[in-house]
Amino acid sequence: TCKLHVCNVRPWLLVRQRHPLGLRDSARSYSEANTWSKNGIGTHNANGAGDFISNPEAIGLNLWPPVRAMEKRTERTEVVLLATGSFNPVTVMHLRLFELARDHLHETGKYKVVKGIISPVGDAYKKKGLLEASHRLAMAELATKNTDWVEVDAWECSQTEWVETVRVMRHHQQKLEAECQESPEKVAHRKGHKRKRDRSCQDVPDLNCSNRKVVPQIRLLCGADVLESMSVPNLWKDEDVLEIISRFGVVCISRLGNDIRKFIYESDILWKHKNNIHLVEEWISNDISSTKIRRALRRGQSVRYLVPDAALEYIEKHELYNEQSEEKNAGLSLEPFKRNCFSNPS
Ligand SMILES: Nc1ncnc2c1ncn2[C@@H]1O[C@H](COP(=O)(O)OP(=O)(O)OP(=O)(O)O)[C@@H](O)[C@H]1O
Ligand SMILES: O=C(O)c1ccc[n+]([C@@H]2O[C@H](COP(=O)([O-])O)[C@@H](O)[C@H]2O)c1
Repeated sequence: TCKLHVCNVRPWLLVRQRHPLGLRDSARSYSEANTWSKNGIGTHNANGAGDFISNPEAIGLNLWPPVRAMEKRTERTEVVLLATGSFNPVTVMHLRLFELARDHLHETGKYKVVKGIISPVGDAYKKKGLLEASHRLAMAELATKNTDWVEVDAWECSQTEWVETVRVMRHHQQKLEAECQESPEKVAHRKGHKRKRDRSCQDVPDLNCSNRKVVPQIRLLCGADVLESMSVPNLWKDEDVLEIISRFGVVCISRLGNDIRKFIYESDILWKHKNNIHLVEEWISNDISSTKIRRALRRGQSVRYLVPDAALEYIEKHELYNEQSEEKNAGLSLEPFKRNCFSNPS
């Protein structure tokens, strides 16, 4: 692999040039002869190992343009997966969601997942048994310390009021846009270019050095239960659901007990935008939920291997999750219900 990488030979080229001595020789024919010349691929190869196509152009193998075309065609849309939720506490299944979604998107050949974000909901969500955000955040951070692409973001849970998911998505999309809009000076510095000046010593935009980086797209990563919850009256606003699905898109992981295909069929909004919903089947079905973890902890049962070790140590150290903590917010309405019923009292 290393050899192929170093000599920049693309596997599809190798397949086209397969010859009796095998792929390694095809690769070597390019690296040693370093030629796609009119003389033919590998004809400079002293041991003759590469003399398998004498004149590629004669058989219509005009090599460089197809290489470029292939590179263009394989340019993939960069995606950032955003998972919102209580994470009360974070479980190994929450981490699995990211792996499953990334595999799925990569298999389409159209997307490249560049980052995953866990965004725990704020305390103002008022869900029964919801522990303080500081604890949920700390556990999620400990749980992600062994991954190099999933991170935890505190913006949502540090807001004093509950924030609708669509606003969390907008926030992260804007943040990505800002990150990609580096100043020309910064871009030039990064590329080692000197600043271009005109005669009056004004900065001139350098088109080769501009800030034209394509901004990655935020997608909502969720389990089937969250997508289904979008049709619960007064829980989500229709316009928010529409924006989440049509503007951003969703990657939805199957969950035992949720028939997501039927649900999409039954919802006019979801059906209309079904092309923006990636359904991912988890074949190694896994029915872990935070509710079950909390129940086991209350009962003094082990949750090892269901919760990442570092998060479990934190739970034990701080003696989290007991009968008392489960009664937090008991009797209170979930903030989205309160907000939507107030603005839409019918
Ligand atoms: N076993 C699972 N399969 C698929 N998705 C899951 C699973 N567990 C959690 N998720 C998803 O992870 C996200 C965050 O979930 P959340 O923090 O609400 O955990 P949860 O296990 O669903 O919690 P609870 O049991 O308290 O409802 C949601 O999108 C949820 O659908
Ligand atoms: O944006 C909304 O209207 C909306 C309505 C209900 C729930 N949500 C979000 O969905 C997530 C549900 O988490 P949970 O733990 O209640 O399954 C959580 O992040 C909420 O903020 C979002």
